[in-house]
Amino acid sequence: MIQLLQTGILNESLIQIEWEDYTESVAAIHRHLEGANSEMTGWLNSPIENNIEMVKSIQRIANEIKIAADVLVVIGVGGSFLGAKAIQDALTPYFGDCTNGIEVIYVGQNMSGAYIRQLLNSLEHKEVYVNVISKSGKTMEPALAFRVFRQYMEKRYGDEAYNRIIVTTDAENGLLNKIAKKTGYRQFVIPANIGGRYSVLTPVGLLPVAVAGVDIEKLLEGAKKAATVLKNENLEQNEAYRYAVIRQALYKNGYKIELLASFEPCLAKLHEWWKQLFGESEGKDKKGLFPASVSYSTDLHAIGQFIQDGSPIVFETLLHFKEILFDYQVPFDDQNDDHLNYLANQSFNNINAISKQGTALAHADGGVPIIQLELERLDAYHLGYLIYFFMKACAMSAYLLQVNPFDQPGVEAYKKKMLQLLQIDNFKNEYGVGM
Ligand SMILES: O=P(O)(O)OC[C@H]1O[C@](O)(CO)[C@@H](O)[C@@H]1O
Repeated sequence: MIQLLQTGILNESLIQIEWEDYTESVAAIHRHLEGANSEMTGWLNSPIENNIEMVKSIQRIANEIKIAADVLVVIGVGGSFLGAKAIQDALTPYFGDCTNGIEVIYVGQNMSGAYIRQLLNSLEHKEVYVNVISKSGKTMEPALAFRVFRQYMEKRYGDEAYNRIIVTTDAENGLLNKIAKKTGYRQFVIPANIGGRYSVLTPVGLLPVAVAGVDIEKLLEGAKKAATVLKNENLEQNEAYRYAVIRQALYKNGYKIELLASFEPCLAKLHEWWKQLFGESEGKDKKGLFPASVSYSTDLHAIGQFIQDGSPIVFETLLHFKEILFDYQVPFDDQNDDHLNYLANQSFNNINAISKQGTALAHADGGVPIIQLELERLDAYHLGYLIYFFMKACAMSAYLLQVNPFDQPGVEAYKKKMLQLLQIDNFKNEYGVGM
């Protein structure tokens, strides 16, 4: 389970959080979120609902892919990409093959011709399956990538291609749904009441990570635990709501940037998922914290100077997992000409944890408000818990800011301009502005 170290921020003297001022609004928002009329909140209870059939069919297809293919190419962007990649990176080895899974590669998150070209080249001697993921079915980046990969699969596998392409999309709407129905591709459903950035614990995230070798039952078990524990309107007892309130209090006190910082490089993509979650949910009506991230200790030697000593607009959320599966000990060296024998036989993970404490103390001294989130272990269970924790905190935080956590009107502006430049007005009129 997550532990929000300290009740508020590490350096409490920096701001006074008036918890009682938030008690009622938090409870009211909680009741709205959990109420029957709340929209786009299918993710709230889905971990509790135990959708055993869905999990089994994901595992069945994942096993088929692991046997028949060397690589799964996943096509998707934003919420249809970041969560899966975040979980995969966090829970599979840095180097070498994962014993329980196969290679999972992502495409359709950019429009780089070089990326597509090189990816196709790399597939030459590998057996391939494709999982195309798009809720709307009309986002330009994945739609273009799917056009390429559909043709590639048909050319390479002929009639068998239709069996090697799995579609994850809305059950009723969208072009991708239409194509899947027409062609007979096997299909997983993204529930209509779950938006992209809240969809990682649906087939959107679960199929790719199951193929990569992640234990999705454990992931969902962690999320279920969070869904149960965090179903509490009492601000004193709900860590997700406490985190949301601290963020809002800091925002009101002029801290406009939240830096999520962690100490394992494999968590870098989790930062990206978190940025979309909070950025798309809160950045509206000229309001909202700007979500940014750093990977320590790497970034302490780069942007660390600014954090310690630059404009006082940043607060830091330190994310720490106490136990990491693998570790290594600093070797003793007879020569000791590098003068490091004082660290001999110490574990790297322990030194890393001490660097986290040092960072917290130094940045706190520098006047940077510090929130600390701590979890027992970096594994599927705790990651599932953390993901749910962030989604629940995000919904609460956005409502405290009085914006809708579940829409993203601003994203459409870029799409409209691009369409004008690409001069595809006819298409736009026919299918809407999503493309
Ligand atoms: O799954 P889709 O519909 O392709 O959307 C992908 C992403 O694109 C966005 O709509 C932003 O363009 C995100 O909100 C969403 O997660």
